[in-house]
This record gives sequence, structure tokens and C-alpha cells, in this order.
Amino acid sequence: MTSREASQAPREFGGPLGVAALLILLPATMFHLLLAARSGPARLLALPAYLPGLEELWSPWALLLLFIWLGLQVALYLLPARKVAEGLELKDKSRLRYPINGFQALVLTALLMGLGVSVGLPLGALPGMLLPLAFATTLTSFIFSLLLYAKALVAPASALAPGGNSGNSMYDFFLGRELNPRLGSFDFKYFCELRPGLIGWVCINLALLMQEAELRGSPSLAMWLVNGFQLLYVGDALWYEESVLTTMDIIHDGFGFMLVFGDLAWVPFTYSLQAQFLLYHPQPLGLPMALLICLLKAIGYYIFRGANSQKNTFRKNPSDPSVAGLETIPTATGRQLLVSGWWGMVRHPNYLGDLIMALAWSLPCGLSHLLPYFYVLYFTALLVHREARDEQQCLQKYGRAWQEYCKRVPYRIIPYVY
Ligand SMILES: NC(=O)C1=CN([C@@H]2O[C@H](COP(=O)(O)OP(=O)(O)OC[C@H]3O[C@@H](n4cnc5c(N)ncnc54)[C@H](OP(=O)(O)O)[C@@H]3O)[C@@H](O)[C@H]2O)C=CC1
Ligand SMILES: CC(C)CCC[C@@H](C)[C@H]1CC=C2C3=C(CC[C@@]21C)[C@@]1(C)CC[C@H](O)C(C)(C)[C@@H]1CC3
Repeated sequence: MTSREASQAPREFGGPLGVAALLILLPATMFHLLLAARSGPARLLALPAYLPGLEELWSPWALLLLFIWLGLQVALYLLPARKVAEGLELKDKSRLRYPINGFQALVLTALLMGLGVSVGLPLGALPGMLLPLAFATTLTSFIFSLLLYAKALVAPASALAPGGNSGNSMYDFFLGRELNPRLGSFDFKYFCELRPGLIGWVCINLALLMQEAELRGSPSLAMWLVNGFQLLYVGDALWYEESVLTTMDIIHDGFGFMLVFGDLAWVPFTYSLQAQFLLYHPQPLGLPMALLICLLKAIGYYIFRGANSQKNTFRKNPSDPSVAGLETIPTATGRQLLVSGWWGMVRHPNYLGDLIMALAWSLPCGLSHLLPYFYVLYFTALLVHREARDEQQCLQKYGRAWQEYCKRVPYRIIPYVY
């Protein structure tokens, strides 16, 4: 990428001012949610009743625990993999190689945790450490992003991301300058996207479930549902790990504060909000309602998995019998666009499935509070914004063919609505 190309790339997230606000707002929101979940009124839209002092936020034990966790996940990443996958072709025509052993890491982590708990590891103490753990993770994310920024200063131009090289240091720090920063064959972005945060999220959920069992004799039905649904989501992400190699995060976005903080801090500490809420605010849930919520989750998962698998299979091998009969539009790049099947219903059927699942994760928390619905609200905003970014990129890539696709499939995420 030339410096001229870099400075002409469109600015996202409101440019330098927008990212300056996000640098403060994102961690502040995360701490607000952590505090609100444990407070009596549990209000999403009210200022916290008190601000924690440094003695409540800072704990060297939390930092140590975080580093032990990261070290464990690095060790599991480095274990022999059942498969090594190749990423998409890069600007310099090379392809990076990635180990496919995320699901193995999840299973081994579960076994180690089980072993630990059986010999007295106090997993139920984790909920009480969430605040200092989140603080240690936020500090680590800032420092790690600074190191990545410095590393990118000596990276070759071909290794830089299209978006995070504007020349404005704060903007580039947030978006990330280097596309695939690596140390030898260790890929930082790929590792962070799927391992410590996602697996950490389900461990936090499990710790909240165990703590609830300790407090009330047994975990509630609502807590079981939230744990089960989110474990399915994380298990699915790691089982289909290879498909993350074609997501916007891996092929387009640099690795900067947004993804570092998002992967390491935001995902485990805010995505576990429903389980946090349930620990402090138990909710009654009857069996008929629980079954209805399970049905909603199943519908969401069916759409999400069906759409993602259909596209991934089609991109890997368009003559695969499961996709060979689908209608397509040719593009000037030689690639084709699906216009029937899931991708003929709306232009982002996978987002629709994901949103339905998000609703099913919140419903077990009842309707008395808005707080557990934060994920649905945030995720809708994230996917609407992400969809707009993807449309821009597809328009650039496919030109008239993309316009034709938009005419044939007019709705973006929700049929006949949006
Ligand atoms: N839980 C969370 O916090 C988040 C979850 N997600 C989930 O991650 C998953 C991946 O999302 P994301 O990376 O945004 O993007 P998608 O998986 O939706 O991929 C978009 C790409 O798919 C290809 N494509 C688009 N339309 C067609 C078509 N009709 N036929 C064939 N190919 C098409 C294009 O790439 P090309 O043509 O180059 O192949 C396009 O750039 C989604 O399920 C999303 O819900 C995403 C963000 C956050
Ligand atoms: C902090 C900001 C508000 C933005 C941060 C965004 C990140 C949290 C998300 C960007 C894309 C993501 C994906 C997943 C998790 C959230 C982040 C990192 C994903 C790993 C979740 C599981 C899915 O099955 C997936 C398709 C593998 C997801 C890929 C994108």
C-alpha cells in the first residue's frame, strides 16, 4: 500500500474524533455493565451509584490470573493441529497458514478446569474477581495495541491493512496498522479472535453457574439456558474455526485496539452479562416458556449455521452437490454470487440468524430489566454498521454484479423490513 493510497482510504467510525470517543466509551461501557449487573436496580440507562476506587480495580492476582490464562491458551494453540489451513491470497500473492485446533483447545480447557475443580480450584470465586480481571485485561489491551502499533512501523508496506494507515496515530492505533501481525508462525489476530476471549467467556459463564449453585442450592433453569446457548455458540465457532479465515476481521481489518480490546476484554466481560445479571437477580422461568425460547434459539442457529455453511461450501467448491443447484450471478472477478438459497432470502441471512439467537440469550432473563438486552441492542448496531461496511467493500469488488444482486435481493438483514 502506498502512502497516497493509505491517506485516501475512507475514514471509518467518525474519523480521529470518533475513535477518540470510542477509546474512552468502550471500556467505560464495559465497566458500567459489570457494575450495573451486580447493583440492586440493575439499570442500563442510569449512572452507576458509585465509582469503584483503584483498590477495587487493581489486583496483581487478577493480572497474574490473566497471564496464566493467556499462557495456557498460547500453549494449547501451539499443540499439534489436526489440520493446517491456508488463508486467502495476500497482496504479495502469498498465503498464510493457520492451525485448526480451536475445538481441541476448548475441550482440553474444559478437561483442565474439571480436573482443577475436582482438586479444589475455587472457580466459584471468579465472579468476585470480574472487576479487577476486566481492569487488568483493559490495561493489557492498551499496552499490547501500542506494541502492535510499534511493530507495524517496521513492517513492509505489503503487510499493512487497507484502513488503519491514515497517518493519524490515534486513528491508526484504534483500527490497527498491520493486517496479520505474527511472531514467527504465531498469528496474534487469529489467536485472539477465537481463543482467550471466547473460551474465557464460557468459563466465566460456568463460574457464575457454579456460584449460583453454591448460593441457592442449584443453578436456575434460566442460568442453564444461557450457559447452554452460549456454549453452543462458542463450540460452533471453534468447530468451524476455518471459516473465520474469510471474515472481514481477518481479511480486511488491521489488528489494533478495536479488535484487541474487543477480543480480549469486550467479548468475555460483556457477552457474559446475562449470566452475571442472573446471578444477582434470579428470574423465575417456567418450562413452557423455556421450551419456546429453546425453539427460538434453534431457529436462529438453523439460519446462522445454514447460511454460513452454504456460503463457505460455495466459496470452497461451487460444484459441491449441496450448492451446485443454486442460482448464481457471475462477476468480473471470476467469482460468483449466490442469488438463491439462504443468500437469495436477504443479503445477510447469517446476521439474521445471529440476531435471533441474541434475543434467545436474553429472554431467559425475563422482561423486568433492560440490562440483559444490552447484547441485542449493541449487536443490532454492530451488525447494521458491519453490513454497511461489507456492502461498500462488495460494491468495490464486484461493481455492476453487486448492484444486480442488490436488485434481485433487495433486503439486507430482515425480509420485507430492512
Ligand atoms: N457475535 C459477534 O460478536 C459477531 C458475530 N459475527 C458473525 O460472524 C459471521 C461472519 O460475518 P462477516 O465476517 O461480517 O461476514 P459474512 O460471513 O456475511 O461475509 C460477507 C462476505 O460474504 C461474501 N458474500 C456476500 N454475499 C454473497 C453471496 N450472495 N454469495 C456469495 N458470497 C457472498 C462476500 O465476500 P466474498 O465474495 O469475497 O467471499 C462478503 O464480503 C456472521 O455470522 C456474523 O453474524 C460477526 C461480528 C460479530
Ligand atoms: C469493541 C467493539 C465494539 C467492537 C469489537 C467487535 C468484536 C467484539 C467482534 C468483531 C467480530 C467478531 C467476531 C466474533 C466475536 C466478536 C468479534 C471479535 C466471532 C468470533 C463470534 C463467533 C462466531 O461464530 C464467529 C463467526 C466466528 C465470529 C467472527 C466475528
